[in-house]
Amino acid sequence: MNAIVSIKNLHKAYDSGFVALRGVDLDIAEGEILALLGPNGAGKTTLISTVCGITVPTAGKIMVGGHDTVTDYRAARSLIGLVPQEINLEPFETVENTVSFSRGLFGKKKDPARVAEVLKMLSLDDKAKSKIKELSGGMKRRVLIAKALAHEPRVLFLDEPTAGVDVELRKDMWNVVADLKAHGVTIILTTHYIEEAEAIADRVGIISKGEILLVQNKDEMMSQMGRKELRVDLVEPVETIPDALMKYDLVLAPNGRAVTYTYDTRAERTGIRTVLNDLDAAGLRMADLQTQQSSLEEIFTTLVKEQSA
Ligand SMILES: Nc1ncnc2c1ncn2[C@@H]1O[C@H](COP(=O)(O)OP(=O)(O)OP(=O)(O)O)[C@@H](O)[C@H]1O
Repeated sequence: MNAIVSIKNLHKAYDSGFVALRGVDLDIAEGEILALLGPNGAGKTTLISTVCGITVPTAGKIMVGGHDTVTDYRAARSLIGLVPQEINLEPFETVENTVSFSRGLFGKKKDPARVAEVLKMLSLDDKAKSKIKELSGGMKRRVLIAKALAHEPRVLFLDEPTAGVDVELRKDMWNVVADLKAHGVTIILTTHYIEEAEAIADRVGIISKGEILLVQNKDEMMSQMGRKELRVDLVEPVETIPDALMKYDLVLAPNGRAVTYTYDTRAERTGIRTVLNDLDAAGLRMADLQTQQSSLEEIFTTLVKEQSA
């Protein structure tokens, strides 16, 4: 992998003694969208803050574009754009100046053409002269992204970009992220909305209690880790599941017209054949069959539960 960010054995203990990261290893490929998924307090923000040099690691090493984030901080940081969770904009400033000012913070020369390009990328070009206070919440979030992109970073960290926003705005933000990827930006976003990771990520990392439990291509994760459901529609409804079928933990539909069998796609034997044979032997005639892949949500819940057990 051509890693633009490489994190090795990262530990973080806060002054309180609380250990927020416990040996995180993570490589982020140039051009990908990686979603870090984890429950509250998992360590997502700590991980981002450490990569961005806001939090000092207790142990471990982080390289960004070949620069060490501790010993070569300025070079590493200049390659990173960070979009924080909270909106912290100057209400009376114009959009254009806000973005231009951020560029200056990184010691970059004024470049109105670059600022205009970033605003266009985020569909803010017609708001360039507007004051921040005149913008909607969704537009302000876009300005935060524009600010983070002003100094031409190669990697963009988005910390919970859609926390507390409505469904429409969330989808809008997903489109923005897809557009940024198309412009060659590497994106790492944290979220605890599983459907967000499912919708936009190339890879998903699951983090819990300061540890990365799994990082994998999203589609592979869903097909390999998942459970599947087999739904059998019955010709005649039944009131209860026959005793002979109890061992399969079948779920009967409320109208008695279908039973559902859940199986592990990773198991050596799925049990499908014997379930179907036994349904037949019990006199349940099948009208139709369908299978359905379980969601990332179920995979996530299972992994986090296994870790706590
Ligand atoms: N400055 C600090 N001092 C002590 N503990 C801290 C500090 N900052 C964070 N923590 C603790 O570290 C743990 C990880 O916090 P972090 O903010 O990284 O989690 P998160 O995964 O981003 O959570 P959320 O989804 O709620 O934003 C939490 O238990 C938190 O209380």
